[in-house]
Amino acid sequence: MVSCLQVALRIRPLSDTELEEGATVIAHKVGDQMVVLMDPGEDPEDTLRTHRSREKTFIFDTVFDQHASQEDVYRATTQHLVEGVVSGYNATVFAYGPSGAGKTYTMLGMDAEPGIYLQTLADLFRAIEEIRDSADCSVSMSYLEIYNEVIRDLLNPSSGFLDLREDSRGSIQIAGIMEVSTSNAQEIMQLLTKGNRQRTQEPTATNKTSSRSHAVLQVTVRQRSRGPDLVEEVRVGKLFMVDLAGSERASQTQNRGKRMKEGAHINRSLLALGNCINALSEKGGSRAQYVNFRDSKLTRLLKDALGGNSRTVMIAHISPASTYFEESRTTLLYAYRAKNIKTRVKRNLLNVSYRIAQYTDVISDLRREIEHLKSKIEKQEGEKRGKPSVCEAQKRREREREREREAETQAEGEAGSMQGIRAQLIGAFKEQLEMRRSLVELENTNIELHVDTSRHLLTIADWEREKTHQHAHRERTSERDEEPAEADADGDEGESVEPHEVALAREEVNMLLAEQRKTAALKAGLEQRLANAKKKASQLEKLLPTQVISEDQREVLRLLCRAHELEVENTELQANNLCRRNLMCQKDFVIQRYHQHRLLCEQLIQDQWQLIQGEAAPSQPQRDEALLMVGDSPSPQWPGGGGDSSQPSALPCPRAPVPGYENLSRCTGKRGVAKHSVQGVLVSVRDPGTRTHMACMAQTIRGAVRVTERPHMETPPSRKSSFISLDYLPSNVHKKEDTIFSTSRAVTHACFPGSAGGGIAVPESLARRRCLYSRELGAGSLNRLLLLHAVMSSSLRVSPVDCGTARGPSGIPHPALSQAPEPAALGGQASGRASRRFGEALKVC
Ligand SMILES: Nc1ncnc2c1ncn2[C@@H]1O[C@H](COP(=O)(O)OP(=O)(O)OP(=O)(O)O)[C@@H](O)[C@H]1O
Repeated sequence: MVSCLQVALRIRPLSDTELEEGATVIAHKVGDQMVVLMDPGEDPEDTLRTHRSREKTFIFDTVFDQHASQEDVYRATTQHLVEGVVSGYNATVFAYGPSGAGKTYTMLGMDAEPGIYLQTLADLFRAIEEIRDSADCSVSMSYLEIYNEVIRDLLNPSSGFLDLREDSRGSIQIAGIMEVSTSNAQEIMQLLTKGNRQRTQEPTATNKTSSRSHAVLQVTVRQRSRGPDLVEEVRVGKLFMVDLAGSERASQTQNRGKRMKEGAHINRSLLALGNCINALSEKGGSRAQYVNFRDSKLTRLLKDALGGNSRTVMIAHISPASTYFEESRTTLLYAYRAKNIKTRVKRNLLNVSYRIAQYTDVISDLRREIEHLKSKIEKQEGEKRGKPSVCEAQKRREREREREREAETQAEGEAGSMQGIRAQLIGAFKEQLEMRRSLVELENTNIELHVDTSRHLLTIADWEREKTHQHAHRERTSERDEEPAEADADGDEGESVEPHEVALAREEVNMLLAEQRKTAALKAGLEQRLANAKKKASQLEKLLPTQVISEDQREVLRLLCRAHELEVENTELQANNLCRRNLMCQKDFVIQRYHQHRLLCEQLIQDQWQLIQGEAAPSQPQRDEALLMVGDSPSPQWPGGGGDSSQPSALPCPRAPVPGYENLSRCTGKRGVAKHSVQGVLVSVRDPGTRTHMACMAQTIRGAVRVTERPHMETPPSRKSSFISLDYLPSNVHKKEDTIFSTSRAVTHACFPGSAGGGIAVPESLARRRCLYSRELGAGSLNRLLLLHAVMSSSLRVSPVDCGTARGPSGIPHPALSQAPEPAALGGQASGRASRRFGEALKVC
């Protein structure tokens, strides 16, 4: 079931201090859901309020003002969660706001006015009482604080710092926390008040008893149904109630020293919480974001509450005072953002009969194993003895009894050492188990570090793409406006400044890489220790058979070993499971990254086109259209074309349709006629099926191609001598390679006319590759694209050489190419820029 995060706002009454300071009320509740925050800096004379620029209106699910009682707040925000928790759903309520805004008051309250904690628990016990006949329920609770990124048990402060762990089902557990089972709300209130006294509280500039930590009260309800059949259902509902530390920014307080450090930690966790809220609120939008819960203990603990399986309520708190304007504004924005979060809630149901069946399987496996071992031992002993006679049997029994007596006396002496070995063995297994767990944690961290790195690389890739886009746009604009290109070419004038977040992302990537190296080193060390521990355990195991004195003890030890082995296997399975889940998450990222790269590459290809052509590249349909139009008349749309006779052109075209040339336009539409009739090139296209011929003009590349005599060619007799016909060979004709070569080179050359007096000589091989790869673009073949970029960039770089040494089919230097201006003069700067960009793109990739 998809559920939205419910966001309520509570405005507390003005405090005495605020009144003394002469603060005015600037936060007003309007109706049940709206709050208006006035700007205290506004001109009081401006009665018409024409400058209301900073007055803000926010809508929430519920808004409470100073008149709302504790019960009102509880009823509207939390009461509806109780039933769900009893039925096995998770729920979370958290109080958010700056220091002194009333969070603890709402959550814990006073003896006379108990807050949400107590009211919720009282309702929970009531609900459980109602279903007592049909189900067995138990309630347990724990209360902890997160202070400076360290977890402490508030009900058992002597337990030291606690660790967060993820269980096999992916839910977060706090190792070693004290769980109190009780069904008495009053008792709970006493525990909480006592626990709250253990909470780190200090006076700050804004609150005399400011809580400097995040306090989390976790209540777990386990319900076992008593159905008519033997299949038992266990529902486990968890309720988190969180009183967050003050959300004010360190810069907004006058806190220094220790308070500053605390502030940094609080800010870190609240920032992480804010990041999660941002990412989650954008989820399902146009771009699904990665949500990093690992940034702080708080977000790890609230992972389910925010992003997963929980109904969640956020109660934002503000002061109505004018002196709190900035804090209130940021709190309202934060809370407003959280409204978009959606969570998927599912019931936590365990089918006990299934679990029992699983355990039974394991137990019978173990029993089978024991039987097998026993029979093996008996068999071996039987074989050793052979078949004894009655007398021998008598003697043997006596010997055995004697041996047993000896063994017993020996046993007493050896019992100590035996116990020692056993203890060592158990210790070795435990050690192994711990190490395996740590390895799993490390692997988990490692994968998440990779995911984080991917996230930052995405930010960088985004920016690179944006930059490429901006470059292309600038070049187009400058070429259109015929501005001198120096500014762009030699410097990075106009180069977009890298945004702060991209610089941060680069820093983060470096940090994360260092962290990855550190984790890898730790892992290697741990693996080494694990190998040593395994060796030690196997040596101890070898010692055992010589030391054991009775079969029973041997069995017990074997069983113990087997149980530990099974536990180890179980841990390995959990680890694999965890890795698989993390990999799935990472794969999502990789896909996103490839998508980004593909966009970047496409952008680069387009950019290359524009650089090569010297103008905005027409899209494929436009290009085809342009090619077809060539047959009609020289098109002014085609760059370098003869629209304006005063413009020097590498490939001059007829200014007006040549008599007889009009026919070509009709030909172009016919079946089997190729679209290579580019402007300025006289191409004769012979379609083997129709024997239709088509021609267009190519004066400047005369000599570059073979002139073929076509007596039946429909070319105007008067201009015949200046026309060259090029055979276009359909794909099924493989001979006449000379003709293909010259045709394609000429066509290629003509296809890419430069903007000033000549074309960039694009090697035909490049043109062919480009066609090949652009066909594959649709398939998103990234590797090929990268290869293409490398090819294109290197081709552009070598083009001057190519140009000078380009030879026609006869080995004679290609006149058109050798006459064409040096690409360095035409497109050198452009290709230089292109190469730079390829460099950048490849760096990113
Ligand atoms: N709705 C309210 N009605 C009456 N008094 C309130 C209300 N909200 C808060 N107060 C009072 O305001 C003061 C500060 O409240 P509280 O300690 O709950 O703030 P907080 O947000 O938890 O601060 P911090 O983050 O510093 O712990 C307390 O004296 C409290 O009694």
